[in-house]
Amino acid sequence: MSYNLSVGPACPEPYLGPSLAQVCPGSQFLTFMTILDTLVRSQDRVSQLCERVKQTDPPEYYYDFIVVGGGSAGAVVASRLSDIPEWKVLLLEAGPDEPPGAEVPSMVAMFLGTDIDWQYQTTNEMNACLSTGGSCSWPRGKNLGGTSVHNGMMYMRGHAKDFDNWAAMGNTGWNWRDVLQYFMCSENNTETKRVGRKYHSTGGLLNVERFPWKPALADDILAAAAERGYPISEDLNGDQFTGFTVAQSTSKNGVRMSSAAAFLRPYRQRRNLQIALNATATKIIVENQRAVGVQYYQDGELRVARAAKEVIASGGAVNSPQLLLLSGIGPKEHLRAVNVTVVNDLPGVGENLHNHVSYTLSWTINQPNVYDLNWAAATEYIAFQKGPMSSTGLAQLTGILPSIYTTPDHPDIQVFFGGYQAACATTGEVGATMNGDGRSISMSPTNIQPRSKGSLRLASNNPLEKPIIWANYLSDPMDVAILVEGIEVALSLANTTAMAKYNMTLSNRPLQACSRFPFVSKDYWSCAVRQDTGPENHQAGSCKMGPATDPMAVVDDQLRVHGTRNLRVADASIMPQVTSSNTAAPAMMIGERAAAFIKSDWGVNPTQCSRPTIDNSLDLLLWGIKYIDWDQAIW
Ligand SMILES: Cc1cc2nc3c(=O)[nH]c(=O)nc-3n(C[C@H](O)[C@H](O)[C@H](O)COP(=O)(O)OP(=O)(O)OC[C@H]3O[C@@H](n4cnc5c(N)ncnc54)[C@H](O)[C@@H]3O)c2cc1C
Repeated sequence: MSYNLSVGPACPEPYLGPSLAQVCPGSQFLTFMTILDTLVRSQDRVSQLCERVKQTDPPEYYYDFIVVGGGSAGAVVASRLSDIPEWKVLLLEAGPDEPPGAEVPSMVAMFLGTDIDWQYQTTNEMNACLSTGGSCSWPRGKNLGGTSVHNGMMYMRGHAKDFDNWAAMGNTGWNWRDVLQYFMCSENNTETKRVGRKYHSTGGLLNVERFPWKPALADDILAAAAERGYPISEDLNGDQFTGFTVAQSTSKNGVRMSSAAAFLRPYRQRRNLQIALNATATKIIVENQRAVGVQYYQDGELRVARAAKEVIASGGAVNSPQLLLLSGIGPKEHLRAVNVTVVNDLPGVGENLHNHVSYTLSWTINQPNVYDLNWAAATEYIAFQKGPMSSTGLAQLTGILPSIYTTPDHPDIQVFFGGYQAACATTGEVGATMNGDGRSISMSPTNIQPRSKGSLRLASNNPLEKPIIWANYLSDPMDVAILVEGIEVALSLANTTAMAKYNMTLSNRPLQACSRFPFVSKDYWSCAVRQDTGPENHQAGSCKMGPATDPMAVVDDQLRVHGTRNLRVADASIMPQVTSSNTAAPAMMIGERAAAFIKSDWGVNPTQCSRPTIDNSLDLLLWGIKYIDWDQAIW
């Protein structure tokens, strides 16, 4: 094992900001976090500065395909289309490449609120987010890799019934059996001995593993769940979807693996894959009901690129409908109201917008309130990519279970956990304390089968203005009832023999706005969830997939936009109903599917689920080493 703490980037790089010092709140973090950021940048196994893609600036004018958005889904689409050497692909990404600090798992979500977050807010919530004026935050990644650069890396696919339901809505080819092969196509699961091969595979571009470290308290929480009668599972993506687990993650040897790292970096040498950063698509150009190019804003000017074959919108559940609307594709009354010329009256664009919704309970426990990040943790991570920085702390735990409002075989509650995150520290001194209070941990029960649906509209025809987002959270009373059940589950976990040694004390204080109800009663929680709503980050549905007979469908089951040729949408927005767990792996699966549909439509055998294309002799050698399964001696 090598021990490399040398300072100084291995490869020349432009500054990839923000730094770790900038993402911790307040100047007291400056010195230690600045040194840490320098060390992270200097360790190529973490920062991967030598493997980064090179951007094309300025892009050319003619391409075969233009993919808008290099996020979870878009990076997959661009990667897979560029498998075909004769196809010239442009990937337009509104943000820059990902900062090295974001590759550190413990820094999860720390870069939200900076320039690489779209920083969306919902508005006009009448039934939720009331303590923040009817508005909740919707962070979204604005960088290559999209939200996969900021997410908790939890590798969850959703329940088989989620996909079977999509198929039952008229989407042929999207049932669980159909989509499973595309999940497996992406996957290089390094734990097939633990999770088996029935639902998992090796040899794909996306590494799936478990973080090398977890806090000891994680095992006590699993014991608490077992005490309450919930199954403890090795794999909630297998035969058993219900239960509690330490989830697998999209990371490699303790380093985050974003969609850009997985799907774009291996092909940085491809000349037919051009990537434009800081390039915001402002309009899809449609001529004679056919998408022919994209107008985009880059380096202070409006530019145009033409697509001889197709345009694929992969901007995510907020930006893809926004881009369609800006292009004149959407409900005609709304488009006219904001002075956008109607090119395709498609009423479903921006409708059916929905998201999981949660409520966070916090406790203090009788453990010292020390910074989890210190010099020992930093040294271990920079040298070996192990220890507290190689994980998300308690956030790697999750549980999925059914409320009384669903059938046991289609659970509607997911519990997320928080605490023990080695993110910010002032001195790096081992044992330095934050304050005299006890350490804090949290549980966030989440309704993963929301019924409430909102919508998205343009605020104006200015493409750089944020759209108006209305989540319409908790408008369906059943969404509140499910959430309250989840809260009771979380409270019951705290009240177990397994957790008794921590002397857990609930930190949530009675809310004035809910004082008419006894604290900790069901009625109280029904009120509290509307006040302190947890907005969650699994937005979906705003360019819904469905047959042409459904007037609110935006794309068909091959992800083609109804009524506009040569235009597809591929990201979380196409989900007719959000999957019932985290959404990054499903978004990547959608990207895989989109590329396969496109290849098939243009007369190419969609070979992406066989082994990746070998670009040169070095790749050939690496391919040979990588795809021998040494454990089982199977190629
Ligand atoms: C804090 C947080 C934690 C999460 N944790 C998890 C987790 O642990 N596991 C999990 O599975 N999911 C998690 N998620 C959710 C998951 O990451 C997202 O659902 C998923 O990444 C969405 O993928 P997407 O392709 O639809 O959009 P994105 O990944 O958001 O990609 C959209 C991309 O398009 C770009 N773009 C948008 N508009 C334009 C434009 N006009 N021009 C050019 N580019 C544009 C954006 O900048 C972005 O790069 C989390 C999300 C957040 C915010």
